[in-house]
Amino acid sequence: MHIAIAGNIGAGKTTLAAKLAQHFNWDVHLESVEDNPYLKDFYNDMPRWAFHLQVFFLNSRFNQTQQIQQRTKGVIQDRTIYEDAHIFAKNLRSSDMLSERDYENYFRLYESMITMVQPPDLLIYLKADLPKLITQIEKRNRDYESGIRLDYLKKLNEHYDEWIANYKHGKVLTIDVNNLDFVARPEDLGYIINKINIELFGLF
Ligand SMILES: Nc1ncnc2c1ncn2[C@@H]1O[C@H](COP(=O)(O)OP(=O)(O)O)[C@@H](O)[C@H]1O
Ligand SMILES: Nc1ncnc2c1ncn2[C@H]1C[C@H](O)[C@@H](COP(=O)(O)O)O1
Repeated sequence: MHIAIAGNIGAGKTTLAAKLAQHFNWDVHLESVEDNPYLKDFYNDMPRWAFHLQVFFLNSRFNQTQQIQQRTKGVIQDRTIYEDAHIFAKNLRSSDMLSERDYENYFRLYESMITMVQPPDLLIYLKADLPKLITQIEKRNRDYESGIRLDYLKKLNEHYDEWIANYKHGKVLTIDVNNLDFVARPEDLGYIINKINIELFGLF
């Protein structure tokens, strides 16, 4: 079984991934953040580092999907390769922070890779409005994210809404997390686990 968790920056993907992995006794595959050689530079100067960062994430996410495809037990994945291309790279292009030439080059590489990627059995989309994202980004307190602009998060949310409405790779569970606190309230975590059980195993 392979569950992937999608959602904007600060939506709660990593936190939920850890909790689900513990509940189901499955492995968790996180994204490359602390060891990412471009992320800090990217936040200081997006047009300068956009292409480098996208190629780094694409390669690291592709390697992760190859590992997941060889799994021997259930796995929870924190963010998908689809989001790199259809959310982040697309947004950088539409904001003119990635040139048409670099975007085309990137997207052709993505299309070659995606033929070798198996979709998750279930995609969980954590949907959060800006106030929730901002509160949680502040709570996490990564120094290089302190200057994230509101309109950057807003545009990413718009890309997420469009992408999820057109997602055709398999089952999707959209969870509105605006009023959920699965850190402090076990019943909120139980609510999500219950929905997963229904979606994947037909259990009530
Ligand atoms: N539903 C939630 N309720 C309360 N706090 C949350 C919730 N989801 C995430 N958090 C907190 O918000 C911060 C960011 O969450 P994180 O899981 O790192 O988000 P993401 O991986 O989507 O960027 C963390 O400090 C986490 O503990
Ligand atoms: N493909 C990406 N392009 C730009 N930035 C990205 C991409 N994937 C992840 N990120 C950033 C967003 C956050 O600052 C960190 C970690 O993501 P998070 O949603 O907090 O788990 O990397």
